[in-house]
Amino acid sequence: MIDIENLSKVFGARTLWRDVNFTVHRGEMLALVGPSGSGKSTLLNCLGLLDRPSAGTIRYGGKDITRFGRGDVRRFRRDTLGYLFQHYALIENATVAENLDVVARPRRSARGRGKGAEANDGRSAVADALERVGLAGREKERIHHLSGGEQQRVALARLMIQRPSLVLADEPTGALDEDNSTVVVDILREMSQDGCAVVIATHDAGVRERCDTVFKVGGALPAPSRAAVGSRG
Ligand SMILES: Nc1ncnc2c1ncn2[C@@H]1O[C@H](COP(=O)(O)OP(=O)(O)OP(=O)(O)O)[C@@H](O)[C@H]1O
Repeated sequence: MIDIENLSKVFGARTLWRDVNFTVHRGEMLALVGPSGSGKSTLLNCLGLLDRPSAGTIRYGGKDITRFGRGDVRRFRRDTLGYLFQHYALIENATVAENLDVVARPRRSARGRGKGAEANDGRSAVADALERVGLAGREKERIHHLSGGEQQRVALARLMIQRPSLVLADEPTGALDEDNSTVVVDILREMSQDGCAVVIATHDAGVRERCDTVFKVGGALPAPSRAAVGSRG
């Protein structure tokens, strides 16, 4: 589904990674592993079109997304991509429901339904997602009153409502205890079984073990005298 071909990233004289090649299919979870500073987040950001590779292509559904213009990038982010971050990226002063409505609203209006139907759809999508992440009935609570694990589950509920086909997760369990980490990976696994491709940058051995594929991003190398750094393993 997403094909990374001969991807390289160079910052000045420094080659972060070179000739990175892998494919992530629907239903597959891939772990990006490697030492701190090896460029896992940068690689994720290239996949999410938040950063540009120095060379190579990223194909999604056969199209080279690195060549997308502004409109295509916006649509790709809105319709295809879901991001999950270590520190949740929620609006802390807002309630759980308000955070989820942010993504529920555009989907409803994009379908062009009447106002009443939109409101009902939105409420049930929010309630369904909260139930799936074990937070049923918590709509009115403010984000800053929730634990870290609960906040990450709200972020996961937001992803479920968004229904992306590609999920990019950057250290999603980095701030969580083991039980909450397990819940997060369980939910990502469910999303992959529903047809998502999931890419997770992680230092967490427990997360890596639950992934179908592991791609190792090597350490930073001076350009251009050292060999390619990415390998499956
Ligand atoms: N715009 C930039 N210009 C120069 N260097 C950058 C830029 N963005 C990232 N880097 C460098 O690239 C390296 C890789 O950073 P990145 O955050 O991708 O690594 P990581 O493997 O995700 O690290 P960690 O596991 O610690 O989160 C770092 O040394 C960082 O300083």
